Amino acid sequence: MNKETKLSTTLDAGPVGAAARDFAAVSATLDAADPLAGHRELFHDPGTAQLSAYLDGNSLGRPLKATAANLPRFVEEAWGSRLIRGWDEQWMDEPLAVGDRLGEVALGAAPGQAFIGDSTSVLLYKLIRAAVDARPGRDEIIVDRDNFPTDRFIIEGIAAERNATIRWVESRPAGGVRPADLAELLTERTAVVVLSHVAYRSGYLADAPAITAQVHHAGALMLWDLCHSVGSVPLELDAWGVDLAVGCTYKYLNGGPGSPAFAYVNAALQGQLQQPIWGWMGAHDPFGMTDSYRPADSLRRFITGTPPILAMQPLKDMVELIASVGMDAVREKSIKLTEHALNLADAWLVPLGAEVVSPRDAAERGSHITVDHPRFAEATQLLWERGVIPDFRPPHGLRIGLSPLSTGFAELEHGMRAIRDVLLELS
Ligand SMILES: Cc1ncc(COP(=O)(O)O)c(C=O)c1O
Ligand SMILES: Nc1c(O)cccc1C(=O)C[C@H](N)C(=O)O
Repeated sequence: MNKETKLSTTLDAGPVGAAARDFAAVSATLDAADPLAGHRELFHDPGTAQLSAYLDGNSLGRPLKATAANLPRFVEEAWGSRLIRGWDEQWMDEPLAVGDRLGEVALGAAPGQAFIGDSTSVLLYKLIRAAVDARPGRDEIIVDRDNFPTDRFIIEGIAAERNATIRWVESRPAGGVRPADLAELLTERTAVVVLSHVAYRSGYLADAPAITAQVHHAGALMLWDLCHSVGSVPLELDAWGVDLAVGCTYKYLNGGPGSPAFAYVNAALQGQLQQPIWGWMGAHDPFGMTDSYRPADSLRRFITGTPPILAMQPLKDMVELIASVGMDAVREKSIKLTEHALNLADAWLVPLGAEVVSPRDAAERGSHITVDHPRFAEATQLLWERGVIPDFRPPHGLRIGLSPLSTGFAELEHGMRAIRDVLLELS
């Protein structure tokens, strides 16, 4: 009997085997009761030989079948037939029109405040620099040490450029930033606070309305990174009084690798902010070929060069799918998926020495959970070879991302069982 067979025989006979049978029934019940289960069929399926559990929709979402059909159509019709006329007919307005639709469906934003732009990193640069410059006399930027590297690096660069000081929110064991963490750091010197709404590592969901109000009370501006929340957690940017936000579209908006990010600039602020990368497409009269730069009066001033029209097509399909379902239903399923993942982790991974480092309270959790174990770097490689795809974040974190419209409960269970089996093989 080889090592693997011996392990599964032992597991099937023992208490873990009984739990596995119970979980199979639970997963089947959850799938049967899931009102969104049918939507999984709408995504391209590469077959089980390639993929048996996709647990990384929070890094790169799966393509919709509609996108596989619509992209070639775009090449033939919009691009291939209309050619340069496309700019006048549609594309000049496309970044703003798609932003408006995204705002309505997923951001809680009235028209004229969201647009599709550059990468997340570049949009963070533009908006954080603009925010620092809009608060003269205030020379501090607050960000947390657990924020995604690009957010921290962009802020380091801006601080060096503008002679500003970074005030760091220190890490908590379970991640995330609470209002109490900001109380001492916010002063009359704070220009802007930059936080992720859902933390990329722990999945902690911050209290955006409370923190935004707290930051405003100190006279500073608030920028939320929405990369891990847009399309998985309902957002109400207008109602929360958010100043600025940036988010990527390749995770829960299924825009494809490197699809452009979006930004939100509250209407009340637009006239006061000047972004630092001056290009012709953000100018007052792009086709006037003027001598010098004057920013557009509207949101368009935050655009720099030719908008990535081709790359923003796929996300439109996902925004429409979300519109047909509603963000509340998406969130409801997301919570059920993360709860199932936590139960499976407690039953199968914690007894093997793993530790759950994501919030237990659904109200404080986004759409992924993270489990730590010293062998997870090696385990990830083996899992990927078997078509089970979570991702690994150093030093020891296995992230289990649950994209509500494309992930099923039995699929999740299959993936968690594979994680357990690989850990057992490695031990
Ligand atoms: C919170 C957060 N911010 C930013 C990024 C990425 O920025 P960019 O799209 O520029 O690579 C990611 C993921 O890649 C992220 O998780
Ligand atoms: N943006 C990514 C990429 O270009 C390559 C691989 C992964 C990514 C990611 O999205 C990483 C992700 N934002 C994270 O939370 O770790």
